[in-house]
Amino acid sequence: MSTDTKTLGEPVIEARGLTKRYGAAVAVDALDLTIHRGEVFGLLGPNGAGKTTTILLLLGLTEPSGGTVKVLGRDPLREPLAVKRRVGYLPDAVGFYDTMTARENLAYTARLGGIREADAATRIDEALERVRLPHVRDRKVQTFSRGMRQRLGIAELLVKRSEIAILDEPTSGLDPQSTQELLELITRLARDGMTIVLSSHLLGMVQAICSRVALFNAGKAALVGRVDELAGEVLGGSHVVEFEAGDCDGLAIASTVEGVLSATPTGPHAVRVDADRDVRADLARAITAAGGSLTRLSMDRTSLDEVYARYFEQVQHAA
Ligand SMILES: Nc1ncnc2c1ncn2[C@@H]1O[C@H](COP(=O)(O)OP(=O)(O)OP(=O)(O)O)[C@@H](O)[C@H]1O
Repeated sequence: MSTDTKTLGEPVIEARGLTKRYGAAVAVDALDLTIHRGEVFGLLGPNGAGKTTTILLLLGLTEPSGGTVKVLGRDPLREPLAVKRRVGYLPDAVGFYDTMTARENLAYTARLGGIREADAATRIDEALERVRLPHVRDRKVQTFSRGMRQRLGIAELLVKRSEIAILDEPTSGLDPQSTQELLELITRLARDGMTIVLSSHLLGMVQAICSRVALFNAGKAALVGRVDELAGEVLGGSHVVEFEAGDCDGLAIASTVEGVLSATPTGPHAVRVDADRDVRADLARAITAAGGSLTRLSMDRTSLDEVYARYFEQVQHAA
């Protein structure tokens, strides 16, 4: 895949030939994956593709059957404490002590993490402020909604100052507003330098916040890269441009522009163009040079939904 790795931060997660077998079944199959500091990285794929098992391997919660994994340069199975101290995990249902308050739960996390009490108090207040739960800091967690629990889970990562956050289906069961709030929070964490790895089936959400994704199929990361790169690989062209132009043969002009893979009429003066780059400026120039009058020019972002659906169609046809 052609992501320019020079623009990415240092590698913080490196899996090489990582394999997990359950009896004869292979859950993760010789996985090679590198995730860099500051990325929001999405793990996608159908049920049973190996995402959760990969997460468990990254966290040292299950033993690999083969291969290696390094998280922040360490082996999570051999050095679990060193890794846990710097890596936070948010499962789809975060476990808290229900009869303890939000603040008590976070204080407990802080104690486990060896954070001094005076520092902990400040960090807890800041974290609760950040996830917008300061008003319920002294309420028992059993009274919290699912969205509030997820936000408290994020507060826990902030208290621990996790360098990497691994989130398994973080928005499952959340209403649209809570989902939006959580996504904004995750985006802000990434902006502040936290590396985020998340698994999700919500492709629109993944596309909105992830810098790169891995599309899992049968235990392998079948495709890895930015969504536009995956689109290039799976759909042929990664950019879809639509334009309307009068006083010229838009279809013929579009076909002369470098990077245009196909041009299809979609109306009397409207043309849809599939291209392997953003051809809008060149298209506009070519139309104007031919004496045409451009009345509309827009680019659709390729949807991850489309890439995902087409990829698995191709896999099925090949089988
Ligand atoms: N503890 C286990 N014992 C036996 N098989 C397991 C175990 N855990 C996972 N598997 C199998 O490993 C494969 C990968 O499962 P995994 O949970 O990693 O997939 P996933 O991509 O996370 O799926 P989902 O989207 O449903 O969460 C599946 O075939 C699953 O049945």
